[in-house]
Amino acid sequence: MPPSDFTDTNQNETPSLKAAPNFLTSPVNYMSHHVQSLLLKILKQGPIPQHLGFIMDGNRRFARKMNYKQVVEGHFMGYDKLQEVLNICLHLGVKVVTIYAFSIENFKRPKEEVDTLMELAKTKFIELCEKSDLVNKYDLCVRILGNIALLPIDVQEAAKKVVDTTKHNTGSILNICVPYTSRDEITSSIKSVIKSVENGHMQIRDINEEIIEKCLYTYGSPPLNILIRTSGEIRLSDFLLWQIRASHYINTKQELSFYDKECDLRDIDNVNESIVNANQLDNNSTIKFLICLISFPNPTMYSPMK
Ligand SMILES: CC(C)=CCC/C(C)=C/CC/C(C)=C/COP(=O)(O)OP(=O)(O)O
Repeated sequence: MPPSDFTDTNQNETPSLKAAPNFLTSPVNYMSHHVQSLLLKILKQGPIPQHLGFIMDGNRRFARKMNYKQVVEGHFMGYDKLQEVLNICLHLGVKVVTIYAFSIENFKRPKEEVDTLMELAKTKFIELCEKSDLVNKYDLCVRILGNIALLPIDVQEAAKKVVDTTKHNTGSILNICVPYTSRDEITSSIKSVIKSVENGHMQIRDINEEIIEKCLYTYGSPPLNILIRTSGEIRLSDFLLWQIRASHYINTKQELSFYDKECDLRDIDNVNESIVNANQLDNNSTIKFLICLISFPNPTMYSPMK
């Protein structure tokens, strides 16, 4: 197994290697683990964002491009990649990671895909409760943000279980947004505020941005520093619209454009170029560099569409 600072939850295998043989069979992959370790050491010297948001996109396009039998396989690979990315973020000292796992709009997708995603969510919630290296290693507190009542009952129960099991953990926080949209979050916040007024706990004149923010699902997390979207799309897709006020927005495809030739032929010269750039890191480039880094060994988060 190639040496790496970032072993996945299963110590005995490298899921990314197994999952994407077409991309990761060459000696470049072996090198990539060395390079990744080196880059992480460099990154650790620089400013580390407190709160990162991820819009995980491009899973189905990736599955189609790879000619997988079913598009949902792209989602499975997406989850594997997510674990790797989380490992890297938490290792670097990022305090909160918020991921867009399922939009309320996603319920309009074909039933079979929705059912598979719900089953995946349930399985992963239970895994996070029971045998998660990620939770143990980083004393991770998992929060489920969104309109939980829209989830099937068994998924709601699994969500509640993972929240209850990890709620006293004081390390980092993982916010999993499922099923979520910003408009729904803001609507729910406004309803809570109105309820407080109706109950006589507050006057209309007391309502301000701070009060509305206190009723958002993300309350308690530090300001969002960076929102990252994979796959090349630049839309926000109704994610963290309130919270993004002062954030940087990163589109991984743009940041990784130097990989655009052929994903499976990422040559090491390009990586060297990145290391050189890392010598002149400022806040912003550290962050962009982080994105390049985390997308490096496994293509799922960076779905290589043209
Ligand atoms: C713990 C937990 C809840 C995990 C969630 C698992 C997971 C990988 C969710 C992502 C689902 C999703 C709608 C991705 C977007 O890609 P897309 O389907 O929109 O891809 P496309 O843009 O290529 O169509």
